Amino acid sequence: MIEASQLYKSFAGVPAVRGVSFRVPEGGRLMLLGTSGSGKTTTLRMLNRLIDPDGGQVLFRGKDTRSLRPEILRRQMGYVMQQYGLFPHYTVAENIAIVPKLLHWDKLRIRRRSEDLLQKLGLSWESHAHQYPAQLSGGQQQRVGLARALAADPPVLLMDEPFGALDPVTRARIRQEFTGLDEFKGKTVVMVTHDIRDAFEMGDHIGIMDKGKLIQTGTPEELQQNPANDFVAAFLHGKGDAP
Ligand SMILES: Nc1ncnc2c1ncn2[C@@H]1O[C@H](COP(=O)(O)OP(=O)(O)OP(=O)(O)O)[C@@H](O)[C@H]1O
Repeated sequence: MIEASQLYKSFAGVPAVRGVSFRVPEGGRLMLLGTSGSGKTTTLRMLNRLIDPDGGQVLFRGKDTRSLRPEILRRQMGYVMQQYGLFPHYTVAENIAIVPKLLHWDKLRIRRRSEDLLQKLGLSWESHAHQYPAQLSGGQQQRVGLARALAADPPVLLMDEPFGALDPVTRARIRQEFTGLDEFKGKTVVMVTHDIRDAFEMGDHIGIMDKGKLIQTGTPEELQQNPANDFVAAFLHGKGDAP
């Protein structure tokens, strides 16, 4: 479904991503886990061409993404940003409607879909649809960000620290509710996190990144049982209370 091979990216001559390769099959969920500055977000943004790599390539359904128009690609890949990423001058309803409008859905269909997603994510159309992001709590903004990414039912979700700005209790609750949604099931997911609980609860595979490199990829069990090196072991152990 998504295949990254030998991705490289530098900023002002400083390498951020150094030879990252992975494959995520249809319905697979890869968690990119690592320390701050290890290149996770840069890697994620190369998948939907928010950043173009200096070297290497990304295949989406077997096609080189450079041959696909970025906007076409991004309609296939819902994107949940760090710090919610909502447009501040758009209402909740307008934020959720962005991609459906690009796809020329009619108003009634957009309204039904938005109402349904808001309700599933614990918000209501009546109370929240016409509010602006600044009028919402962090948890509510994050729920809107998740609804927006799911709105047009893209086959792929790219998620960048989707729960990162939340307190631990809210974080666990939203994560649980979100992963339980029918709309989430079956999606191909690549998610960036520094939180080992997110990774273990949401991923079928975990890739550990350090200093721009993908050090090891495997199932949570494989990583725990056979860490490739001390860094992986310390990372998993240090954050420690994974199942
Ligand atoms: N647009 C940019 N311009 C310059 N440097 C950048 C840019 N984006 C990222 N970097 C640098 O590239 C490196 C990797 O950043 P990246 O955001 O990919 O890491 P990360 O693992 O996602 O970190 P975090 O968990 O803190 O978000 C960092 O050193 C960062 O400062």
